[in-house]
Amino acid sequence: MVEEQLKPKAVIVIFGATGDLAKRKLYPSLYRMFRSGKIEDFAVIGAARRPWTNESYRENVEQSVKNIDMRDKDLQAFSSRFFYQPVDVTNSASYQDLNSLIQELEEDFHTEGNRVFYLAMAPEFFGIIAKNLKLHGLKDSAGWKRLVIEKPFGHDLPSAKQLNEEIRSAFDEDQIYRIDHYLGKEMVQNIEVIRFANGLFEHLWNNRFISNIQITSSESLGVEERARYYDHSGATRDMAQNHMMQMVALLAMEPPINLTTEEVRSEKIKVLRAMRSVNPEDVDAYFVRGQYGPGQIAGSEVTGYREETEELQDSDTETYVAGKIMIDNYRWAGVPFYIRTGKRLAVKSTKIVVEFQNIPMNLYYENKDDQHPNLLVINIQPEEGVTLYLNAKKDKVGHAEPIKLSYRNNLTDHGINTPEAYEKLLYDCLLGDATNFTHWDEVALSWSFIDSILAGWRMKRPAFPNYASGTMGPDAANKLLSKNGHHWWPVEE
Ligand SMILES: NC(=O)C1=CN([C@@H]2O[C@H](COP(=O)(O)OP(=O)(O)OC[C@H]3O[C@@H](n4cnc5c(N)ncnc54)[C@H](OP(=O)(O)O)[C@@H]3O)[C@@H](O)[C@H]2O)C=CC1
Ligand SMILES: O=C1O[C@H](COP(=O)(O)O)[C@@H](O)[C@H](O)[C@H]1O
Repeated sequence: MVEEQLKPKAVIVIFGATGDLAKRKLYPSLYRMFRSGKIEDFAVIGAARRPWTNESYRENVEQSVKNIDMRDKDLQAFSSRFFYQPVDVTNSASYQDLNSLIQELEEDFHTEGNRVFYLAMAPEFFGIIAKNLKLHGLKDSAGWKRLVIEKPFGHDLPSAKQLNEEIRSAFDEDQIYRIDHYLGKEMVQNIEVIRFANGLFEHLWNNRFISNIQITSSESLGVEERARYYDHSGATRDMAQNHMMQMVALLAMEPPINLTTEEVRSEKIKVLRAMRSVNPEDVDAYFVRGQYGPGQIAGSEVTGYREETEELQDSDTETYVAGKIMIDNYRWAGVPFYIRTGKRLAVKSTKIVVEFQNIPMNLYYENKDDQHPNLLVINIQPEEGVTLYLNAKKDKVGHAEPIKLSYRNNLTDHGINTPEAYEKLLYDCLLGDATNFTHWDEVALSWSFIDSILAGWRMKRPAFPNYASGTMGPDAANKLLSKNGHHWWPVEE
């Protein structure tokens, strides 16, 4: 049973209702919330240009949730709350029609004037929609108003600033929910809990005991249908500026004084401020970029990035990035945070490996180099869980070997359904909890850090492609670690 105060009421307007994100993520998330009783008094308005009707829209919504275990009765009760409104967001007449429909539904569904505007559209429309929502009075009713914004939030710091100013001219910061879907992942949310709910780790969580921290988010897929977007973005903007930076911040932040949005964000912001800015001339000492060539994934031949479509044939866009991030503060001085992410890599896996320093002398390994450091591995996906690597007695006294203590958080083990990232974030937004959304200051600091890397890379044309599909990236990424006496821990297991 969900408690009454945890059942938010709202009209949810989805701009971009006919698009991929709405279909793949938003409708299934809403359905699961509905099924679990988290939302009861709600209506959804789908807005886009296509001349759909309520009926055709509902069919599409039903189709998009068909893989979720369902009862027909529920499905109809769910889809009957969906209404379609043809809208061209660049045409101001659209907003008046939309407002009339919202007001009508507010009466019928008792949503108390609460409204979520979800912008599941290309970023060039974010500013214009926000402006028109204000101009045409869609923010004026009683009840709360929230604006959910998809990524990418800008292309660099200046464009992000401009976008932010446009949005802020219509919405207050506390009404803006900038989505970073990694912040909705169960094990990303668990980083904080593992750190701050266990005396075991927090005392060791600093440069006296940790040697380095590695964050890998590898994908085996290529760019698929998103080549046009991706080629203007690249791995650094697409993954590092947002998801990877957020994970670094969660791993490195100080314990907040409480779990409110303001306190958690404020600690993350301090980490982002302490990240050592990379001088563009020195970029090669800190960051490595790559682009995939042809290769094999799961036994099948796949093409290189430049052969994916005709428009990519001369592309210098990076599909891989690895970097060493130094956090110049009291806790972390001297400890590299290594990040890497890329497409068409050997496996789909997101993992964090915390490598502890070795003890100065180990009696149980004949060869010092065989000594296995203690590792804390946070498995974010596809497995969810935590593994701690310890050394324990081998067959005979005087010998040790690494053993694993594993905790698996996966749904199958518990017979429960871990909500998907989008479901959690959408629910948080409906409840008014912005903790797992990014504040403008975080976005700005991340861009400022990333812009210097990109500026360094612009000075020199890359020799692409430089890694074969199905590998774990260019060799230079291994050298980035080996020059510090480190190596990437495998993410395949
Ligand atoms: N798809 C994904 O997996 C992810 C997407 N995102 C982000 O989500 C956003 C949406 O992406 P995605 O769903 O893939 O994009 P799509 O191209 O699939 O959808 C775009 C939507 O915008 C609508 N649209 C375009 N122009 C107008 C207009 N002038 N007025 C009204 N509606 C318009 C389209 O509908 P119509 O043609 O009917 O007007 C369509 O519904 C982007 O910001 C993207 O970066 C982020 C992470 C992952
Ligand atoms: O934001 C993005 O994330 C996905 C990877 O997300 P995951 O949850 O599957 O790890 C990535 O494929 C996409 O390019 C990027 O825009």
